[in-house]
Amino acid sequence: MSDNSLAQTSASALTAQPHIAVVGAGAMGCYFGGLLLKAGHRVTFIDVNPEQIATINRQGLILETDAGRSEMPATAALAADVTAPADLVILFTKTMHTDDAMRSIQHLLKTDTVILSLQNGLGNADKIAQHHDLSRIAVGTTLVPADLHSPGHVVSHGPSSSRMMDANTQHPEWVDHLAALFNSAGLTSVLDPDIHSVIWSKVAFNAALNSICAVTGATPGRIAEVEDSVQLARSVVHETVLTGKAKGITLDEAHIWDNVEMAMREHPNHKPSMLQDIENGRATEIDSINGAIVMAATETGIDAPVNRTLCQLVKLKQHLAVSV
Ligand SMILES: NC(=O)C1=CN([C@@H]2O[C@H](COP(=O)(O)OP(=O)(O)OC[C@H]3O[C@@H](n4cnc5c(N)ncnc54)[C@H](OP(=O)(O)O)[C@@H]3O)[C@@H](O)[C@H]2O)C=CC1
Ligand SMILES: CC(C)(CO)C(=O)C(=O)O
Repeated sequence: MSDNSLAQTSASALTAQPHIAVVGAGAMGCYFGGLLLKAGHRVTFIDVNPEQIATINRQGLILETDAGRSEMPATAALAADVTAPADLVILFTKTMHTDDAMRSIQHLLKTDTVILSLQNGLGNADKIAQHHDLSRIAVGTTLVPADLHSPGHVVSHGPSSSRMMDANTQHPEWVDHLAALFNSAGLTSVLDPDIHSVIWSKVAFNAALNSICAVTGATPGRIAEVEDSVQLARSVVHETVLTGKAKGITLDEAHIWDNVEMAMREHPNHKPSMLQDIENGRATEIDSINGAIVMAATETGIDAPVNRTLCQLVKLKQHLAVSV
C-alpha cells in the first residue's frame, strides 16, 4: 500500500472512538490527556514512574486551569502492561527519553497509528521515525504552560494554543481529524503548513526563556524586571534566527520576540519545563534546545556563542542538581 492510500483509508481511525495512548504522564501528558478524557475519549496514560502511575490510578487526574478545577478517574500503566493497540499516540516524554519510550510501545503500534509530538526541541520527527513510518507522524509546538503540582495534578493558567502538521507536510486527511479531535476537547490547535519554521521559532523561544530560567531560578515574569536579562534573551533569539537562516529556515525574529514577551506578561509565574527539571533534580532537554542550535550553527560554519554559554551553564546546573 502506498503512503498516500494508507493516509486516505485509515483517516477514520481518529474519528471513530480512537484509543489514545498518552506516553509520558507528566505535566503536559496529564494536561492534554486530561482534557481529551474530559471530552469523553478513551485515554490510557503510559509512564515509567511507578509513583505517577499509582497516584493516577488511585486519585485520578486533577486539572487546575482558568476554567476551574476538574477531577476525573484515569487509567495509567507501564507500557508493557498495556495491550490495546493505539490509534493515536501523544508523545510527551522529555526528548532524551523518546527512544526508550518508542521502543517500549512497539507492541501498541499498528501501521496506521498516528504519533503526535508537541515536545520542545529540534529533531523530534527524526527520532520517532526510527521506530514508526514518517508518513504517520505529526509534529508541532505548544504554548500550553503546564506545571506538575504533584503526580497527576497539573496547573495551567493563561492563554495557550498548539500548531501541528504531518512531518512530511503533505497535509493528509488524518491531520484534519487530529486537529478536530483536539479542538473539540478544548485544546486549541491550528494546522500550519510551515511547521518546521514554527518548530525552529519555538526552539528560539525556549532557548531564550528555558535556559535563562533554569540557570537563574527566575520565572519569565522576573526576567522581564531586569533589562540586562531581557537583552540576554534577545541575543539568544537573534543568534537562533541567524542559525536557522543559515540552515535555510525562514524565521520572523519580531514574531518570536512577541511570543517571548507574551510569556513574560501572560505566564509570569510559570516555571519553564527546564527549570522544573532542575528543581526536581532531573536531566534537562538542553541538548535538544540550545545544544541543537549550537550544533546546527557549527554545521553551517557559524558560531552561536550565547547559546553555547547557556548550554554550558545549564549542564553545570544540571550536574549540581542531579548529584545533590
Ligand atoms: N511543561 C510545560 O509547560 C511544557 C513542556 N513542553 C514539552 O513537553 C514535553 C513533556 O514535558 P513535561 O510534561 O513538562 O515533562 P514531565 O517531566 O513533567 O513529564 C514527562 C514524563 O515522562 C515520563 N517518562 C520518562 N521516560 C519515559 C518512557 N520511556 N516512557 C514513558 N514515560 C516516560 C517521566 O517519568 P520520570 O519523571 O520518571 O522521568 C515523566 O513522568 C517536553 O518535551 C517539554 O519540553 C512543551 C511546552 C510546555
Ligand atoms: C510553557 C512554555 C511555552 C514556556 O516556557 C514551554 O515551552 C516550557 O515550559 O517548556
